[in-house]
Formats: sequence, C-alpha cells, structure tokens
Amino acid sequence: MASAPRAPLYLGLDLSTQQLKAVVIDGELRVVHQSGVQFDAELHEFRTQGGVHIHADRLTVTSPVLMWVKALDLLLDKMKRAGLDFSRVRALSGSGQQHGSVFWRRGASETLKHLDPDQDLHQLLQDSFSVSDSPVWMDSSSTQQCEDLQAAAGGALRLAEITGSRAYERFTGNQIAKLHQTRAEEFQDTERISLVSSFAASLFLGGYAAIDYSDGSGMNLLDIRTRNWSEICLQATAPHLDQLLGAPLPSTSVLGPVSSYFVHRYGFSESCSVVAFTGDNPASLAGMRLQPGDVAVSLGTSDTVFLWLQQPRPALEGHVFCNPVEQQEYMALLCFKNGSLTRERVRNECAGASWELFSTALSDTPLGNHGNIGFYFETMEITPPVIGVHRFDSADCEVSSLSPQVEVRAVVEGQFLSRRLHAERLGYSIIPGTRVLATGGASSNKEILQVLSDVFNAPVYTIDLSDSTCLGSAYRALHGLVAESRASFFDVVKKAPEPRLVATPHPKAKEVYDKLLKRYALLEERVVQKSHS
Ligand SMILES: Nc1ncnc2c1ncn2[C@@H]1O[C@H](COP(=O)(O)OP(=O)(O)O)[C@@H](O)[C@H]1O
Ligand SMILES: O=C(CO)[C@@H](O)[C@H](O)COP(=O)(O)O
Repeated sequence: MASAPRAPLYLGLDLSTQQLKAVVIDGELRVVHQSGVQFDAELHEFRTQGGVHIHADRLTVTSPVLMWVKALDLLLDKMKRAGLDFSRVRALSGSGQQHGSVFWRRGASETLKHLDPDQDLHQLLQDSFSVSDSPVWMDSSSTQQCEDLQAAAGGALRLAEITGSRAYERFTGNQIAKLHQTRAEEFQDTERISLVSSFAASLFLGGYAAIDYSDGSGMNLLDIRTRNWSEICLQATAPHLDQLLGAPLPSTSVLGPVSSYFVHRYGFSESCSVVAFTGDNPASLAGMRLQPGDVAVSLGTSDTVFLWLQQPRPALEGHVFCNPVEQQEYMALLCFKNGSLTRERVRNECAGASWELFSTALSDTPLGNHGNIGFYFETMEITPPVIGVHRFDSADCEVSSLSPQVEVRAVVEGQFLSRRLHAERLGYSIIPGTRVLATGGASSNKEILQVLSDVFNAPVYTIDLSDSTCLGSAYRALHGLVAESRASFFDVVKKAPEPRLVATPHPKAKEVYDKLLKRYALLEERVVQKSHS
C-alpha cells in the first residue's frame, strides 16, 4: 500500500569510501526513494580512484573534503529533481566511513551558521577546511604515532582495555597526532575536528555536530566504558584535544533541527530533526537489525565482520565499539582492507572484467578448489597486518600463478577463510541457528554468497537492499525521535521485512572447510613470518 501523500518520511544517508547514498523510508518502513552519487564517475574533477588518493609513499590515503561536500550538493539536487518532497522528512540521520577525519578551519563555525541558500555548499565552504585532503580509513602512515600512544597508555592491551582497540594506523587519534607533529601550521589553524559521520551531520545542522559514542570508539581516544574521552589518550595525542573534538554523545541523540539553508534551498521543514550520525558499520548493524548470535559480513570497499556484544572483551586483534542502538551494549568488529577492490582486480584479470564470468568461474570450480589456497594482500592488510600476494598448491608449496578460474575461487575462498578464522579467534563459533547476514555491494552476487555459506557452514541471509548502512540510518532517524522516551530500537523497527535466506551450505562444506581452515591458519602464519623476516 502506498503511503498517504503527507505522511512523514525518514531520510538515511551514507558517506562511504566510493559514494554518497540516500534512502528514504515512510513510517511503515517501506523504502520510497533511493539515490546516490559515485565519486569517481560523477565528480571526476577530483580525480579519485575508488573515492581516494593513494599518495607516493603508498601508505598515506586521503579524500578531498570538498568532493564530499559537492557530492551532497549533487545528491540533494538529484533527489529534488526526482520529485522527493523534502517537507515531509520528519527526521534524518546518516553514517560515514569510519575513522576518517575532517579539520575545520578557524571561522568555519560562523560560515556554517550563515549559509546563503542561493549558493552551493561546496562554493560556500571552499575556505572552511584547514586540511583539504582528509585522511581516510585506508591510511596506514601513522605507525610511529601508534607506538607512542601504546607506550603512553601502558601497552597495547591496556590501550585496548580503555578504547576497545590496540593502536591502529587508521584510527583518528593517531591521524590527529601525525598532523599535529608534521603539519603544525594547519593544526594551529584548526577550530574543530570531526569524523566523516559528524562532519556530514554538521552540514545539515549548520553547526558542529557531536561525535557519537559508537563511531567515536574508532578513534583510540574514547573510553568505551565511561563513554568519555580518555584523558591519557587525549594528552598523548595533541594539545587541547577535548575542545577540538567537543563532548561525545549517545548515538541516538537528536542534535537539533536542520539548518535554515536546507529549509530554504530544498524545502525541508523547520522542525525536521537531525539525529546523530554514526559509522557505516554501526549503521549497518542497525539496518540489518542484527541480533545477539548473528554474524554480519559486509562486503563493501572494505570487508568487515561484526557481532553484537553484551560485554566488551577487548583483545589485541579486532575492535570493540559502543553499540549504536542499545546504549549499554557493544559490538565487535574485524576489518579487512583487501575486500571488493581486490575481487575487482582478479575479476578484471581473470574474468574479462565481468561479474557474470567471475560468478561462472565460482560455479564451475569445486568446493576447496583442489586444495589451492591464496592470500591476496595487495595493500597493507589490517587483519593480519601483512602485504603481498601468495598462492599455495595442495601440497602447501608456493606457486607463482593459478589458472584464471582457480584464481577466482582462490581469492573468494581465501578471503572468507580469513573472515572465519579471525571471527573464531574473536570468540565467535558457528552453532546451529547461526545466521550469517550479508550486506554491501558484493552481497548482490549469489555465487559469492554461496561460497560464504559453504566456508562458514551456515545459512546466509540478506535484506532486500544491499545497502544496509543507509537503511540503518533511516531506521535510526525514526528511532532517534522516540529514543529519549526509552522506546527500544527493535520495537520501532519491528515491522521491517525479515532477512531472506539466499544460500545454504553444501552437504560437503563442513568436511572440506574445517580441514582447509586449519591449513589456512598455518599458511597465514607462514605468510606473516615471511613478511616480517
Ligand atoms: N555483482 C557484483 N559482484 C561482486 N561485487 C560487486 C558486484 N556489484 C558491486 N560489487 C562490489 O561492490 C563494491 C561497492 O560496495 P559498496 O558497499 O557500495 O561500497 P562502499 O559503501 O564501501 O562505497 C564495488 O567496489 C564492487 O566491487
Ligand atoms: O575501517 C573500517 C572499519 O573499521 C571500514 O569498514 C570503513 O568504515 C570503510 O567502510 P566502507 O566504505 O568499506 O563501507
């Protein structure tokens, strides 16, 4: 049934690595509009590849902040042209790729307050950033700062106990420390530091938006138990950081009404609420309505695996974040940098640049790939921290190449064996009743999901939209309006369609992959040792 012409709508956005996307739902949780802007294709003047610039050292990875602003101009224009009635949007929220940082120049808060609705945002904000190229999650150039932070906190495990993670190069605190040490002038000229998520929220608010607890957990700065900035971490990172970051807030907070710029330029209602934005993985947890016991596998630019956690048990591998929908709880996350872009590279080389041929290669090759195993760490991996491509035959001998079809299966099996191995090390076990919930761009590929189901030996489910982050943001917008009255997230979204079963494991899957997983673990150790020798 279509929604009534004036019924309220809820807008969810996602500012991810390769694109800016939007989903609009009605009060019955039906998707009524979807739109997106691809950075490489639609904003080619910024010359990004996969939404980023990889610098000459191969470690520094940034995105132009004005590209993100211009993408918002384009997206809202597209939505307006498509006839979306913004005046019906009762609340909006959003998400951003995690860990990336935006440095606002002194005076930017005044500019944000007085935006002229006759001009584009990217024109109005062109002088508002002290750093024009924002460090993003793919950056791995802050190793020294990570070592310094761990030393200051009393070791890697102690830091993990406070912030949920040992020090990681892409985590925002280490990026801020690097900027402070290497670009003192730009740092001095900075009035506020946002995450990608709180930066996008600031545009809508017309003022600086708070960092939410969940995305704030990806900075190596937040104490995930007290939900305040950790004094030890702030001190070890940069001076006056509490002022530069502002106070963190619950992820369900209503930050205020949308700014008058959006009211006049796009026809938003003055009472449309902006609900705190969060990280894309936390938003995805909301979009899939993940429950304790489920495991989510996101196949976006990065591959991530995440779980709902009741109690934090931080370790040296993986991350614990504050939960985005249930304030007292947590989520665990593993991130793998060599995800979709690595599959794309193998597709281009071995399957004529076609996903269809890539899928055929998966269907035409047997479970276990005749014992061949591949590691495809084309850029410095996060889990485990290794770079290099290694292929092994069934006798564990390293070989220099595989046939194209075998290579296709090797990349997908290798990636999923790694996801399972590290999820199990995090304490996860596949038991009867386990649901693997798949999302992200590659979750539209049935053959890839079949391999996922076989390797995990569990049924795989998807939601109708491959983009659970935007949907999660729209759900969070709706929930934000009633969260203060203690309404639970799951009550608010109980009418959402249930995930659909898309793949069940082959009867031989357990036998094949239990054995292969043991071999994979030993070979991974060999690869790690080789790369460190
Ligand atoms: N049919 C397909 N099979 C496998 N992968 C796909 C398919 N369609 C899209 N993808 C992958 O999805 C990726 C984008 O995923 P998405 O979740 O939208 O990214 P992000 O949110 O990180 O920008 C692309 O890089 C592409 O490799
Ligand atoms: O670094 C992480 C999570 O810790 C990444 O998952 C980023 O959040 C980027 O997300 P995508 O653009 O790949 O969805």
